[in-house]
Amino acid sequence: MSEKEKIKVENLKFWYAGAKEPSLKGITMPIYENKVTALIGPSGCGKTTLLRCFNRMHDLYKGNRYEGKILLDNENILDKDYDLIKLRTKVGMVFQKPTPFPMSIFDNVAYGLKLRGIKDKKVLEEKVEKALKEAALWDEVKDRLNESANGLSGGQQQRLVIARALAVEPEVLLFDEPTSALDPISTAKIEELVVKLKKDVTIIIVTHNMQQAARVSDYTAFMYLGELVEFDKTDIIFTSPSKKLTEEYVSGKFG
Ligand SMILES: Nc1ncnc2c1ncn2[C@@H]1O[C@H](COP(=O)(O)OP(=O)(O)OP(=O)(O)O)[C@@H](O)[C@H]1O
Repeated sequence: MSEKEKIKVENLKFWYAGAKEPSLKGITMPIYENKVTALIGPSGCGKTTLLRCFNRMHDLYKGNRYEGKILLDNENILDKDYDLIKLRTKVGMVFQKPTPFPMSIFDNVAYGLKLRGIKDKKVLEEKVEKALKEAALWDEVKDRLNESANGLSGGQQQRLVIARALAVEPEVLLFDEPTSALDPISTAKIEELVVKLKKDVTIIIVTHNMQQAARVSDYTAFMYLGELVEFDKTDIIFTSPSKKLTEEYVSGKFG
């Protein structure tokens, strides 16, 4: 495979605070640059746990513990010295339920920019417009930027959250089941967006929906009980996987 590895996961283990058994039991896999990688597997297999390692979200809770390495641009983000502000700038995240802040559409997108010290009104306006365009929301909101984000539909709110993440120009975007709370039309728009965004960012997406994984991803990692069973190009995982367990899962024999 000739793609560039944006991230290398090396023998990653992860324990939730107080747990004897690790929830991730030694994961090794690449994440290729400007590709979409889907994490699939039955409930409880560790998809979300793995996704949250990529921005060290687990650090928010005391006692959680990692072992192994996650190399992002060849630097181990699990190193105690790795700058978390730098990490959160490079790696953005979009959650299952849209999480707009209780403020205007404009301010939602400008939020991270202001936090990073950008004050110039014109610069903010330009960057907000660019992010909303990238998130395919601009045309729907350009005349109501000062209205509350709570007035948007669920699908629009999810695209707003994506615009907010894009505004600070991340290199990696993590999506945790981004369409599970959305109707089919909004889902299709988000899927289209994910595919389009990979030209600028590297994307990792957790999904329960296997058709979605097949539609949007270039690579798929199938996980089971905290282990990575198989990682390959998505069409191989779905048509001719090398492990029987993968074949059984993607053909719906268990789940
Ligand atoms: N906050 C937590 N504290 C302790 N254990 C947890 C916590 N969150 C998840 N786990 C455990 O870690 C394992 C992996 O869970 P995780 O949520 O990552 O799975 P998942 O594949 O994302 O599942 P789902 O598809 O249901 O969201 C499970 O055994 C789960 O019980």
